[in-house]
Parts: sequence; C-alpha cells; structure tokens
Amino acid sequence: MGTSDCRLRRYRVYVTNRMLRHMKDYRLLSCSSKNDKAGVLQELEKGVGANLVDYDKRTALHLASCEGCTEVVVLLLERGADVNPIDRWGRTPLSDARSFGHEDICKILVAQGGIDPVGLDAQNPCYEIDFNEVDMEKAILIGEGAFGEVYRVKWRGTEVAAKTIRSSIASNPRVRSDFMKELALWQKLRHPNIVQFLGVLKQSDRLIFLTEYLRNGSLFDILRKRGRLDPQTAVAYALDIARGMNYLHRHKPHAIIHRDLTPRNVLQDESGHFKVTDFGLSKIALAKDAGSYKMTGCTGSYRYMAPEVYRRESYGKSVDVFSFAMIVYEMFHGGPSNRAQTPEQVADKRAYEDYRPPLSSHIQPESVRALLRECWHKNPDCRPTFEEIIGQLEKIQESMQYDKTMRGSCSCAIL
Ligand SMILES: Nc1ncnc2c1ncn2[C@@H]1O[C@H](COP(=O)(O)OP(=O)(O)OP(=O)(O)O)[C@@H](O)[C@H]1O
Repeated sequence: MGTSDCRLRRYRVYVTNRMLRHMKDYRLLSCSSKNDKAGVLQELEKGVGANLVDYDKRTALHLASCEGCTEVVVLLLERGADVNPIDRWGRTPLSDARSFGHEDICKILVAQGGIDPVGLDAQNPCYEIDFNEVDMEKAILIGEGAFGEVYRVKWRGTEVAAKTIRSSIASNPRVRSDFMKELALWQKLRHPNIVQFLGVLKQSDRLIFLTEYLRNGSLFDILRKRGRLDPQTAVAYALDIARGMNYLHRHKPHAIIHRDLTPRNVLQDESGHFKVTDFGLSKIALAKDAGSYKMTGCTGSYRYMAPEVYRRESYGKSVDVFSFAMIVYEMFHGGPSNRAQTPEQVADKRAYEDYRPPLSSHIQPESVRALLRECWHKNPDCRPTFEEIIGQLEKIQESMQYDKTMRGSCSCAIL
C-alpha cells in the first residue's frame, strides 16, 4: 500500500473513531440548536453531560442561546449547565444571545449570573473615520487577501492602508458584528511590532478599515525577491515577529492568538522592522455549518498551520509558535520546503506523518536548528513561549555579533 493510501486509511480510522466517540454526545448539541427539547431531555437522561463541549468549546447552552431556543436554555440550566462557559472565541451563551437579539434568553441568563465578556469589549466601539476624509477615487490597489482588496490611500495627508471586506462576508450580520469586535480589540493594541489600526470608515456601504501603511510590503514579497536571508538578518527579523507575537500572547484578560501567522501577515516598515497584522481575523471565515468557524487556509496558510489545527483538535497559543517556526525556516531556506506539493498536502503530511522540513546546512548556527525543532514540536505543550523564544534569539544574536567581532579582530592581527 502506498504512502498516500496509508495516510488516507489512517485518516479515515481517525475520523471514524472520533465520530463514534462523539456521535451520541453530538446529538445533545444538535438537538439543542434545533429547539428539540424532547431530544435534549433524552440525551441528558442517558447521562450525556450538560456541559459537554465540541472542538470549538461550544456547549449546548451556547447553541440554544444562539438559536433562540428558550425552553432548551431553561432545561439545560435546570440540569446543571454552566451559565458562563467560554468558547474558543471568548464568547459565553449571553454573548451569543445578545448578538442575535434574543432578549428573553438574555434575561434568563443574566438572572442566573450570566456575563458577556465580548459585549464589554463591544461597548468600546471602533474609532470612526469620516468617509469624505479619504480619497477612495485615487486609491491604489496594493494587494488582495481572503477578505478583500487592500488599497493605499491618503487620509489627512498621510498614506495609509485601506482594507476592504468583501460584501459576501460583511453582509452577514453575525460576521460583521464579529469583525467589528475584533477591530475594537485591535484598536486598543499598541506595540512597535504590531501594525497600528486607525479606524473604520463611516458612511460607507462597504466595510473598510484603515491601518498604518507599511511601505516595504510583506515578508512573503521580500523572500520572493531576495531568496534566502543571511543568518543575522533572519534572526533580527525573527526577533521582531517574536516580540509582536509575545505582546499578543500576553494580552490581558485573554491572550490574543493570531491563528494565521504567515509571511503575508508580517509587514516591513521603512526602517526595516517587521510588524504583525491581521491577528484574530482568520477565525471570521464562516464554515458551512452555521455557528462554527474554520481556519481560512485558502491563501496558502496551510503551509504554516499547526498539526493540531489541521486535525481540528482543540488548540492554544502554541499554534502561533508552530507557524513562527515555519516562517523562520523560510527566512533561512529562502522560501517554503516541499514546493512541489500543495499547501494542503504539506499540512496533511505534517499532521499525520509528523513530517518536518529538512534542516539543511543553510540553517546555521546549530542553536537556530535546535530552536526550530522545539518550536515545531508535535506536542504543543513542548513548544516554547514567545518570551522564551525572544530570550533564545537574543543569545543567538549576541553570539553572532561576538563571532563577527572576533573574525574582524583576527583579520586585523593578520594584516
Ligand atoms: N498595512 C499594509 N501596508 C502595506 N501593505 C499591506 C498592508 N496590509 C496588507 N498589505 C498588502 O496587501 C496584501 C494583501 O493583504 P491581506 O492582509 O488582505 O491578505 P493576505 O494577508 O495576503 O492574505 P490572507 O487574507 O489570506 O491572510 C498583503 O500581502 C500585503 O502585500
């Protein structure tokens, strides 16, 4: 049997096992979202826990609150459902009930102590910029991503980036509201290695937001033009990215997970420093099954996707560390490994065969190789934090500078 047959078989066994394990449990979740009170009762009587979660950490109470199933909400609460479970996006059932305007359910949840951490953010609306202050007529197209086109425009005499969101995405009220919440969070962030959010254009029929404009473009463009970087440059760039990511991961009260860290989402300013952009937005691409999300993956982010994300398992901050390792690898190598394979094939091999790029002689010094092995470790708990990565990169940078100085002084002595 060929490798791909083996992989397919292993994947099917994995999916079947997973389905068998969860089939009975999923009935509770699906009945809750369909207002099937009798079905929910049956499942609870069979012993399925009221606080069961799916892979997005969504409970039956989340789904019932989202879909306006008041009777099911009451039943679940009576049967011991936690009123404030937090899903993968930091949302509680009250967040969902509010988003969909189910007032009666909001009252029930609040009376039971329900809180809405996302709603608190939403009370801080995005800074709005008057549409007339931006000359969209003279906008210059600079790129296109999964969400829409990006233009260079002038706002109050300054060049900025205007990111437009496709109407197919922005016209969905839930997606639009989620987008606004992500942007409201983004506008509070300030760090030298994070792209600065400026505001949302008001009086526009489209959803457009402005960020600072980074003249040198993305790391993707830079690697395409320059190929492999010299080790000192690669380490300096890696430090910029790690510092931006550490800031996001250490955000309070909840860490911000990027989920789509790729060379396209790392931009360089005129002074040569890198800034991370588009954090958190990847989750907003709606999956077919309403109410849940999927990673975008469509513009090549599969190449940077951590195995646990590809396998649709629950995941945490360390998925960004995995993506970071792939980016660092590309800086030393001059681009992605396995170019002959599609990004999805690469992600599949990594997820099911534990395949990693070969550490060629270009990747020097040895401490960089060691760091890469740690960062793309198959066990997410064994990957270092960005704080630790920064410490290691600073040491590598120091030793590189020391070696350079020593080489310089040696040649002086010879002369
Ligand atoms: N603030 C910015 N300054 C300068 N160029 C930018 C800026 N934001 C985006 N770009 C350019 O526009 C391109 C498209 O950006 P966008 O963020 O929409 O998509 P992407 O990151 O390439 O892909 P995806 O949406 O799948 O993550 C980028 O690759 C980059 O070249």
